[in-house]
Amino acid sequence: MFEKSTWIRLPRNVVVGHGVRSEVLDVIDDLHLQGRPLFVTSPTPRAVAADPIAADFEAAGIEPAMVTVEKATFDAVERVIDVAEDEDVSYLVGIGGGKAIDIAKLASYHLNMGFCSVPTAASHDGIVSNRGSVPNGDSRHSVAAEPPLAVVADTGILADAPWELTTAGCADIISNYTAVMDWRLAKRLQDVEFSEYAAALSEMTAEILVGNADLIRPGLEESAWVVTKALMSSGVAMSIAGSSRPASGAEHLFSHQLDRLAPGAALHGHQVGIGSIMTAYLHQGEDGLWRDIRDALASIDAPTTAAELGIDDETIVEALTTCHEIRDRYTILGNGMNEQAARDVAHKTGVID
Ligand SMILES: NC(=O)c1ccc[n+]([C@@H]2O[C@H](COP(=O)([O-])OP(=O)(O)OC[C@H]3O[C@@H](n4cnc5c(N)ncnc54)[C@H](O)[C@@H]3O)[C@@H](O)[C@H]2O)c1
Ligand SMILES: O=P(O)(O)OC[C@@H](O)CO
Ligand SMILES: [Zn+2]
Repeated sequence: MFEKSTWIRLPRNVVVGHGVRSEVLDVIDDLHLQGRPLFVTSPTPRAVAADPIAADFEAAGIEPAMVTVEKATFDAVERVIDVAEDEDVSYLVGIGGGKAIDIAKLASYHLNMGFCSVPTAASHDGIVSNRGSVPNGDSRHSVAAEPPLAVVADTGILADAPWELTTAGCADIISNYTAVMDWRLAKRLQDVEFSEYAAALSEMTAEILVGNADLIRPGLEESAWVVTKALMSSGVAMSIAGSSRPASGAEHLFSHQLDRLAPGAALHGHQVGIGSIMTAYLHQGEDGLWRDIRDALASIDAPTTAAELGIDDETIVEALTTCHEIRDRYTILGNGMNEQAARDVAHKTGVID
C-alpha cells in the first residue's frame, strides 16, 4: 500500500520590485493578518526598512512592536518570544539579513504565529525557506522553522545594500552545485530521502544565475532582481525537500565550522562559495567542475581564496578536517579529511598558498 505523504509550505504572496517596501501593509491586509505585528530587525535594516515600514503602519492606526537583534543566538530567539508574549502581538515580520529573518522565523515557529519576510540584503537563500539557522552548542546548521506567508523584497533597498552582500547571495546559490552532488552521493551510499524535483530546481537555479552573471554588477538594480529570484527559487527547493539538502552539503559544513573558528570574519555566502570550490574538487578531481565554480564566483566579485575571505590558511585546513563532525549529514567528506589531504585540496584549488 502507498502510504507516503508530504507537506510543502510555500509563501502565498511574493512581491518583488522597486519601492515595494511601501506595500507591506497591503500584503498583510491581503493575508487577512490582523492585530499588532512584531518587527524583528537588526540595527542597519531597522534604519533602512523597519522604521519606514513602521511609520506606514502607524499612519494606518497600527503600532508595531519592535525588537532589534544583534546576533543570531537562541537567547535572541527567546527575547523575541518574550516580547511577542508581553506585547500581545498577532504575527511577526522579519526585516533584515539572514540572521534577523532566521530569528523571526524560529520565534514564529515556537509561537505558532504567522511570519512575513522582508529581506534588506540579497545575501542568503533563507528568505523563503522553511529553515532557521542559529548556533547551538557544538552544532551549527538550520532546523525546521516557520516558512513565510509572504515575502516583500524591495529591489531598491537590496541594490543599495553593500555590494558584498549581493555577491554573498550569489555564492550561496552557486554552492547549490556541490550541495546537490553531496545529496546524490548520500542517496547512492546511504539511501537518504531524495527529491528529484528539489534537486533539479536547485541545480537549475544555479545554472540560471551563472548564465546571467553579466547582469550582476554593482549599482545595477536589475542585479538585485536576478539574485533575489534565484534566492527564492533555492528556498522553494528547500521547502519542497523539507530539508536544506538541496542547498547545503559539505561546503556548508565547512562554512558552519568557520563560523565557530573565526566568528564574524566573513559572510556566510562567501564562505560556502570557497567551500564549494574545494568540495567540487573532492567530488570530481582536477578536470571537474571546481574551475567553473571558481570562475563563476570570480566573475561576480565573490572571494575565491582564503586571503580574499580574510581567514588564514591554517583555519581553512582546520575547518576542512573537523567540519564533518558538526552535523549528521553524509557528504563527500565522509568520516573526515586528514590534515595532508585537506592542505592538498585547498592548495590545488588555489584557496591557500
Ligand atoms: N534559514 C535558511 O535557510 C538560511 C539560508 C542561508 C543562510 N542562512 C543564515 O543566514 C545568515 C547569513 O545571512 P547574512 O549574510 O545576510 O548575514 P546577516 O544577517 O548577519 O547580515 C550581514 C550584515 O548585513 C547587514 N545588512 C543587511 N541589510 C543591509 C542593508 N540594506 N544595508 C546595509 N547593511 C545591511 C546586517 O545588518 C549585517 O550586519 C547565516 O546565519 C546563515 O546561516 C539561513
Ligand atoms: O541547513 P544549513 O546547512 O544551515 O543550510 C541552510 C542554508 O544556508 C542553505 O543555503
Ligand atoms: Zn547557505
